[in-house]
Amino acid sequence: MDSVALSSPSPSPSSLKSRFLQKPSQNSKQLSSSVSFSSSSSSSSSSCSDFRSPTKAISMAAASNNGNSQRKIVTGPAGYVLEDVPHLSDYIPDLPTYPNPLQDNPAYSVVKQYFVHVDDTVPQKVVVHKDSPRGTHFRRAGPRQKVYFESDEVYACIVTCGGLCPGLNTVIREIVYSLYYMYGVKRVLGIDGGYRGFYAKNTIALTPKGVNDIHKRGGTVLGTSRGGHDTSKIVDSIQDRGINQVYIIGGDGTQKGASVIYEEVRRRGLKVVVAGIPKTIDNDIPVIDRSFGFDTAVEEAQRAINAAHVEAESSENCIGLVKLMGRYSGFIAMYATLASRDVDWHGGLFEYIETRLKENGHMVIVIAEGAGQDLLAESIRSATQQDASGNKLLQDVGLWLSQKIKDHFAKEKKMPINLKYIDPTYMIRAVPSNASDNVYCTLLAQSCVHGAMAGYTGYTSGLVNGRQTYIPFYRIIEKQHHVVITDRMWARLLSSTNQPSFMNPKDVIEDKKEEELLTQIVNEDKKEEELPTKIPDISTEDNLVKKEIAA
Ligand SMILES: Nc1ncnc2c1ncn2[C@@H]1O[C@H](COP(=O)(O)OP(=O)(O)O)[C@@H](O)[C@H]1O
Ligand SMILES: O=P(O)(O)OC[C@H]1O[C@](O)(COP(=O)(O)O)[C@@H](O)[C@@H]1O
Ligand SMILES: [Mg+2]
Repeated sequence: MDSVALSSPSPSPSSLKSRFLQKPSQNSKQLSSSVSFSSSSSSSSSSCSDFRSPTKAISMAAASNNGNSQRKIVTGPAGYVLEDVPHLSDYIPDLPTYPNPLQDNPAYSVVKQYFVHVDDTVPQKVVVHKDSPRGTHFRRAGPRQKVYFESDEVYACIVTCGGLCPGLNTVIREIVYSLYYMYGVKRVLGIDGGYRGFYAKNTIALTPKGVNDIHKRGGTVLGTSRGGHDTSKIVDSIQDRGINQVYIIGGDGTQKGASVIYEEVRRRGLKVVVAGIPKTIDNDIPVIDRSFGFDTAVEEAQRAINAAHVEAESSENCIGLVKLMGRYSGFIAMYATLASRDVDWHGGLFEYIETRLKENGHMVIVIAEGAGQDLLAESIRSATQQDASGNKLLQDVGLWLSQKIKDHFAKEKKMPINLKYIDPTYMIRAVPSNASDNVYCTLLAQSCVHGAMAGYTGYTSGLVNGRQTYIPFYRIIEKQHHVVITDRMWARLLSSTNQPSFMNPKDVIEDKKEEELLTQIVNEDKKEEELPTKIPDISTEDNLVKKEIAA
């Protein structure tokens, strides 16, 4: 290892430079992925009142909870619903368009049907019944025939916010590369240290040469932060610098911030694209199949579980306890457990631990960091404390549980046990992304750039059922994705680790009720928004290309 850091001071102007000068770590070899994922798009279904209507219509309704933006809902036959993303031409009339420079690029011009068809959309739900409505769709990502920016007109910027996640540097690199080599854009600015960097920090010009090697390192060369989101100062800075494409990489909090920046940009009538790339090690962002870095995090977490297993097996009556990141969502714990299979418990009964120790002499327990927070009354931190972004600070459930288990067996059972507690928290998110995440980051970044050049805005670029899409911000920020302990994936985990469910029928009913309630709220919300306000055809860009095709 070439460096050990005990604490990370807040980035100074020189720290931005030093992050760029840093050499890739010895450990930054590309790892091949050993975990495969099934798609887990969120379950919210759409409601559509007219399954038979053959004509397309957009209904634009005020978003009820998140900002003032207009939602663009396009409906079609058989219950088809497109939750479209905004476009610059929605609020700036008569914008000129230009042929996509990719059509003259020798690498792309030979690719058959390289440009995405205007009507291509991706379904949110792929499992349907014979008579089901076609359901919600998102606009397919990719290059369009017409772009809304000339290459030398573009001044782009990139910012990373929130906690670290493997792959951040790859996404930064690939945005710079896509802009330079696909679209001939030469001016790309890196914002230092998250949102507040727009108005209180240094910036750095990003070039392909400068970012060439950064994907081999963990972290983000741009630095990151929590808090400091001052919308008007951020948009002032965007406006003053003449930036017209803003690429924002971050998690659920960041996407909320991006959404209000988009609203303000639109309110001011600026020709500025605001585009998000979802970053979350917790995998808590809804709609998308998975977030980049999650695969790497699961792989790293699996190493901790393996270590716990080795420790536990080597001593008598030994318990290996691993706490894994993931706030309230619990996905890393679930997938790492499934991947390693060395875990015997996930949820908590002393009787069960005792039985397993008597049968096997050892066991491994994995606990998600957000679990049991309500039980940790006697804690060092007050339960209401928040970080700078407003996220509730979580108490250390791993330490708490370790103590509880030790106390129980020592005091009540008089049974000597060994307990090895492993908390790999920051290790799993500080590593460089593995091979599979690197590929994913590249596709996400390229899709995001294609969308911005095509004039789309107010969107997050994301994978839905294995396809790259543009998802309106409001869908990304309306709720959090979390492990559902009454779904198939949880059942698979229970059978793979041979553990009891520890759920009583009441929990199942309440969990189901919660899911039903969520679906009901989403459906009611949508019904309200689908009240048609007449706009007869889809976006200006689509019309243009349609005319072109017809000609
Ligand atoms: N509701 C919100 N409105 C505007 N900005 C927000 C909101 N929530 C979070 N942010 C900003 O987004 C950034 C990252 O948020 P945070 O929750 O720390 O991480 P993440 O995006 O990874 O979830 C912070 O700068 C924070 O101030
Ligand atoms: O100590 P920090 O940097 O605030 O980060 C801790 C949190 O960051 C995460 O790794 C990611 O959270 P975000 O999505 O908010 O960035 C959480 O799993 C964890 O609770
Ligand atoms: Mg978050």
